[in-house]
Amino acid sequence: METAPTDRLDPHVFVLFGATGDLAARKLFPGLYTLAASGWMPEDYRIVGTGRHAPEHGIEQIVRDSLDEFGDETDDSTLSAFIDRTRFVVSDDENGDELAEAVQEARADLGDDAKTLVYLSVPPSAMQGLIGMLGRTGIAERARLIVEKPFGSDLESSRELDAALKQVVDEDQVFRIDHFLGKEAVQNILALRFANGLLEPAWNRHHIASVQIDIPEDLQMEGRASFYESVGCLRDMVVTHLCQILGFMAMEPPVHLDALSLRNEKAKVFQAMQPFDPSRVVYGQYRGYTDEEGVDAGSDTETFVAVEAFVDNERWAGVPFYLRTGKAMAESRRTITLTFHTPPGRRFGDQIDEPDQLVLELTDTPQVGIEMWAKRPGPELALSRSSVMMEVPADDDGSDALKAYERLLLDAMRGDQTLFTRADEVDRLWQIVTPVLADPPSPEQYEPGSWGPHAALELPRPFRWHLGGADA
Ligand SMILES: NC(=O)C1=CN([C@@H]2O[C@H](COP(=O)(O)OP(=O)(O)OC[C@H]3O[C@@H](n4cnc5c(N)ncnc54)[C@H](OP(=O)(O)O)[C@@H]3O)[C@@H](O)[C@H]2O)C=CC1
Ligand SMILES: O=C1O[C@H](COP(=O)(O)O)[C@@H](O)[C@H](O)[C@H]1O
Repeated sequence: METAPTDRLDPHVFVLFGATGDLAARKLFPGLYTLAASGWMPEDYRIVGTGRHAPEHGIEQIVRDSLDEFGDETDDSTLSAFIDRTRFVVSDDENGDELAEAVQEARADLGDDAKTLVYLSVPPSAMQGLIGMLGRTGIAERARLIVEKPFGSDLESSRELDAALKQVVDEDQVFRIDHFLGKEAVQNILALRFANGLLEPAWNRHHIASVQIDIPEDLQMEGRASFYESVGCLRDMVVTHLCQILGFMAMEPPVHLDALSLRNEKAKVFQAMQPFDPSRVVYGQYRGYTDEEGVDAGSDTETFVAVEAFVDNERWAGVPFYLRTGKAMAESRRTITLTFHTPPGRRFGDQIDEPDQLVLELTDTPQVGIEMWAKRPGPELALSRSSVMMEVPADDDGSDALKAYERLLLDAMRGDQTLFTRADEVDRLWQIVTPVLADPPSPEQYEPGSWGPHAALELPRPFRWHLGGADA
């Protein structure tokens, strides 16, 4: 990251829908504050929080609570300047006049160069109505719109949402956010693959037998159960974050690392992906999920998904991609494992009982590991399993890295869509999951703290999940 912002951004009015919600508290207020505190915000800005219900104790309390609970340390003068620039206005999809006035006032305060960045941090069901209101009131005019995931809840509703967006803005004003793309470790996939001569020659079906993208989470609902009930794990995580990571793993080298080239290559991967086969998808629900507040006793919402995917192109034909994610699992990890073919011949007899693996840990400081065979010291040519794990970059403490939402908020202010998803990608991903939405497997129960249902452990046979030890 550059150390000091040299090209200051134009003044910005942030219009934050869902300002009283969970995401705003966890990520958006802390993210905006960090950008302000580290000098990445424009010289001047205003934040207009909005929603159907004014916060009981005012927006200042929302901001303070958010930073206390989820932010880094704050500095009194920066915080009071941040709060002074923040206000709340009630609005809904029918009534946006007061909000439009507040945005106009803020823009007038900031001068002719002022830009408007609207963040729609609301459930999918609320999006379309609010977009219509933004169009009618003129707020959307020349504004950029950050749209939270999931984009719709199936192919039809995502197309409707896209049509509603296109009625009020152009594609270059739309920033569909998938915060995993803002993570350093996910962007590091591009660096590993395309900045090194070492890995890319082996990055194909001739050398790689299978790929796993495994994102177990140990957390449960944390007060989000009623939202989760309407979404489920496939929509919340698979069609979004896991598929986006698959896109980075599977894409051809882009000519440039800009929005057009990168998103073109990612879109081609999704075009080549086969629709998921419901018989190769496992749904799970952790025992106790139906006791969560806001969950129906008979709910069959999946809190776990494992799926086998194929990318039918020159590079990947026949290589299974196993995706797995779920709540209340044994650990929280973000691990990608590439399993290599075992060399032919039996020169080492039965000693080679596991293939070589390249393991990418998408931790805040990314790690790359190799598990392979080496000679066991001694008089025989016997093998022993060796592994090495390195942090990348090894000598960087990561202190000037931006967190995912900070990075993406900054990119949106700069108008850079590289790490945001495009309408055609989203459309294709909904096509890919449609067979599963039409014919969903019934969720098998699994114990909290486990690696998911038994059928999911079996899914990758003859391979095994890299995570999960003996269970896998
Ligand atoms: N929370 C998280 O960790 C993450 C969330 N997201 C996404 O962010 C978006 C917001 O999620 P989150 O903050 O968790 O949700 P919450 O339920 O906590 O908050 C939703 C917010 O939207 C407002 N809202 C506006 N219209 C509606 C409506 N019709 N129905 C319900 N709420 C409405 C609510 O305020 P009011 O009732 O006053 O209108 C509330 O502030 C979702 O799209 C989610 O997928 C993405 C990644 C992570
Ligand atoms: O978008 C979401 O992501 C989080 C996981 O993100 P992380 O950055 O905290 O790893 C997930 O827990 C949540 O259900 C989902 O909506």
